Amino acid sequence: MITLRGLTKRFGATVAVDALTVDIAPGRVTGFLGPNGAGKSTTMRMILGLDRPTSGTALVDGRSYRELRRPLHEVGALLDARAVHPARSGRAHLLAMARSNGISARRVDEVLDTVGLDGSAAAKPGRTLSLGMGQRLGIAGALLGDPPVLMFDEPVNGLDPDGVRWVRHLLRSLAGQGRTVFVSSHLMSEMQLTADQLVVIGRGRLLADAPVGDVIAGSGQAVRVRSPHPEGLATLAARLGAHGAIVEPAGPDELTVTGTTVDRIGDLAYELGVRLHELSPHGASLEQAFMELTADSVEYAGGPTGGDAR
Ligand SMILES: Nc1ncnc2c1ncn2[C@@H]1O[C@H](COP(=O)(O)OP(=O)(O)OP(=O)(O)O)[C@@H](O)[C@H]1O
Repeated sequence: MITLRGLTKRFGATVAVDALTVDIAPGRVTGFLGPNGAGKSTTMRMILGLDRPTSGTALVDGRSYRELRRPLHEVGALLDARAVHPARSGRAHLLAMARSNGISARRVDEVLDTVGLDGSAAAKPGRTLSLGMGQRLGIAGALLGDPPVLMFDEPVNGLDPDGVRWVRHLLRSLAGQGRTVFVSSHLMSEMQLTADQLVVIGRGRLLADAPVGDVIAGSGQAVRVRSPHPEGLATLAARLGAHGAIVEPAGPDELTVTGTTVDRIGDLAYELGVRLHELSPHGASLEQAFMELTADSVEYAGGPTGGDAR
C-alpha cells in the first residue's frame, strides 16, 4: 500500500504536486495518468525519498522511504530506463545492486530470465542497450528484491508491440500475486487494458481516483446517427433536443448526439418513422475520458495540424 496525504512539492513558484491525498492499494494495477508536467514523476520521486515533500507525507506500507530497513525488498522502482552505467553490462549493473543489498547472484539471473534478457543481451555495456532493453533491465532491477510494492514510470516507452504486451501481462501478474503496482503511462489504450484503478492528476492536483470503468463511463459518450432523409433527421434532432440530449449536425445526413443512449435514439426514430442507416456509439474510450478530465490542466496544447489553433 502506498499512502499519500496532502503531498505537496513546490519548485520556486511552480507547484509540481498540490495536496495529493490518495491510497494506492495492493492486489491491483493502479495507472497514474496526467498530461506532461502534471507532477507524476515528482510524486514517484517523493515516494522513493528522492525529492523531499514541501509538506505532506508519502508512505510505503506505513513508513517513509528513509525509514525502510531493506528498501529494495520493500519497494522496487523503474524511474528512468536510461539510468544505467554506460560501460557496465546489464548483468554487472544488477549484480552491483544485488551485492549492496544482500541479494544473491542467483536472483540476478532469475530476474534477467523473467524480463527476457538472455546471456548475450545482459553482457552488453549499458551505452549499447536499446531503449527497450534498458526498460527490461530497469524492470529487472525493480523486481530484484521481490518487493510487495512496485512503481514504474512509463515502462512501455520504447518497447515494440510484443514488449508492450509482455509488460501488460507482467504488471497484471504482479498485481495478481497481491502486490501494489503503480504505473504511469501516456498510452491510454494500453492503460485501458492494463489498469484496474486510475489516479489522474493535472497541474499537481487530483482529478480522479476511480476504477477504469467508472472513469470511462464518466465521459460523455457520443452517438452517430445517419439517415438518408434530411427532413426526418431534423424532426428527430428536434425531438432529441426536447428530451434534453445535445444534438450537433455532423454533415448533411448525420448528427452527433450526446446526453442520451443508443436505445433511446433508436426508439424515437422508430416512433417518428425516420429511416436510419447508422446508429453507433463513439468515444467511449479512456483517451476521450482523459481529454475531458484534463482539458483545463494541459500545460502545452497543440493546434490542429497544418492549421491555426482555434
Ligand atoms: N527539479 C525541478 N526543478 C524545477 N522544476 C521542476 C523540477 N522537477 C519537476 N519540475 C516541474 O514540476 C512540474 C511537474 O513535473 P513532473 O516531471 O513531475 O511531471 P510529469 O507528470 O512526470 O510530466 P511528464 O509526463 O512530462 O513526464 C513541471 O512543471 C516541471 O517543470
